[in-house]
Amino acid sequence: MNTAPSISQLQLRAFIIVIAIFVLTKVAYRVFIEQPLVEETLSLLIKRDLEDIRHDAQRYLTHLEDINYKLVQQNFPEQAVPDELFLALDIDGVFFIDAALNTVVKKGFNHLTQQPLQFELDDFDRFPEHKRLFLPRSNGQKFMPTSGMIQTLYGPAFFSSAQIISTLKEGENNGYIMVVRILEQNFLDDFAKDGYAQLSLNAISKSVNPDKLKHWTDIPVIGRQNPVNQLVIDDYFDKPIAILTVTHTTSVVSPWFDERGFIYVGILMLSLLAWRVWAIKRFVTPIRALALQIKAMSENLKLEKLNEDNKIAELNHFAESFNHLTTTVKQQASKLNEQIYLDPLTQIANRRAFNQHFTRQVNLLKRHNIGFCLIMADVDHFKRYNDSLGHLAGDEALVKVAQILTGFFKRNADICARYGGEEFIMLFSDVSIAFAEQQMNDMLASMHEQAIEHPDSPTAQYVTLSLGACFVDGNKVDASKLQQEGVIALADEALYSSKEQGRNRLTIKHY
Ligand SMILES: Nc1nc2c(ncn2[C@@H]2O[C@H](COP(=O)(O)OP(=O)(O)OP(=O)(O)O)[C@@H](O)[C@H]2O)c(=O)[nH]1
Repeated sequence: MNTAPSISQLQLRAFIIVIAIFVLTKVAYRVFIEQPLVEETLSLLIKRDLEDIRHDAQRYLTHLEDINYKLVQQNFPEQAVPDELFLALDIDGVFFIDAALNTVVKKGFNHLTQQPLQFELDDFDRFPEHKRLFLPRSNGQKFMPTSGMIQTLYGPAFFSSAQIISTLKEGENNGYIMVVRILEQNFLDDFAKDGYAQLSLNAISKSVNPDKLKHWTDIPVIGRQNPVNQLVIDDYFDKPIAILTVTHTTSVVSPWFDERGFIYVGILMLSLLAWRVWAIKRFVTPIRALALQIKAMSENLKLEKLNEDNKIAELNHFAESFNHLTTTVKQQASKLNEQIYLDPLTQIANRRAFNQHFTRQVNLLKRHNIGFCLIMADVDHFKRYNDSLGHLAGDEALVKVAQILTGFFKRNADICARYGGEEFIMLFSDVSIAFAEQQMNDMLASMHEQAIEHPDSPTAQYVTLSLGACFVDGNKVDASKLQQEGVIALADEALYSSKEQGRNRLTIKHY
């Protein structure tokens, strides 16, 4: 069975290979060229983003400290704290604690939702360590404010506290003031407004291991799209309280497949389609044409030359070889044809050739009243010849007889054939009986002249023939009733008669 792929299958394979190469090239380009370049750029951008966030946080703490000083300067908290103050300063809580750490004034008010809040940061019985949130930092600088992050009932919050003294720099300690700002999403958005990243805050859970936070460079190269980094937010006591997720929005890696990709693939598809159309026109059509030509030859039983003027060299080689083959086949067929109608021993026409010729002659008679004379010849005492001189000599004698007899038949319309064994059959077309009789006499005379020695013949010292003929007069015979077998039977009868009368003679009968 032929398992070779067709041109369509080859094209499909080529198509798959092209697509695979395209995809591999894209992946290789992304992994080995684009990604390292992008990564280098992004590391710089991420570093800058994180720096900005740190810087903004620091700035905000300073801002809260400023608020503290302002409140101290306004002799806060002698008066009650109005809601407007929260709205005006964008803060959510205020505490005033006296020098003995007793809460004098405390108020929580969500400046966004304008709902009251209940902070417990001053519940020193439950959280004794919270006292440190109010006390000034013990680095020797008395007025250094305390600030940082703290967990509240409402989530992580910025806080800042300061000591209240009569004059700002020295004097009696009148207590402490603290402002609080909750880190709600709005605040984070505000916070990130001037930066290059989006921020989101999530409560820390026990299952989160701060050492295993998501860092963009930890993600496998193929999966990296938006660079994401996570930071742990520690409170003032260095206890992790939240996870800040930083998404670096301005530094997004281009997607794997964008409009450009569609355009490339479109162009690739169109090129493959164009190539297919071209390939069919260039290769498939001429091959099909040759195949059809060969098929037609086979159906019509007629060999023709294939076109040797194709645009493909290989096809021309194929056509040349095929044409060479057809020439050989034609020659062989012609030889075979000759052999079919040739007697192998004598190399004259055989019985089959004679029968065909005879049929044509009878048709001529029927159509045009052209008569003929059919003659049968038989070598006399040939068995004795073989027996006395051997079979090979018999063969040679038959060849000589055939040569003598064919010498009388020069026209295409006439024929001399070996009928079988030592018998010959002949036909003269469109001749008179006198001519035919003369020819037959000449044949017997030629045999005498040639004198093929036959020592054992009772008839003569040489090989003799007995002849019997059937003469068909084209003008007298009823052609429509003529039977070929009848003509041969009459000639055979005439031959028998010649034999009976002593051989080496001729007898003619009329049809
Ligand atoms: N050498 C040779 N002998 C052949 C060939 N074909 C037929 N013969 C021989 O021809 C002989 C014909 O013998 P018969 O039919 O008895 O006729 P005959 O001996 O010629 O006797 P008559 O015809 O009565 O004169 C046979 O012995 C055949 O073997 C052949 O091709 N070569």
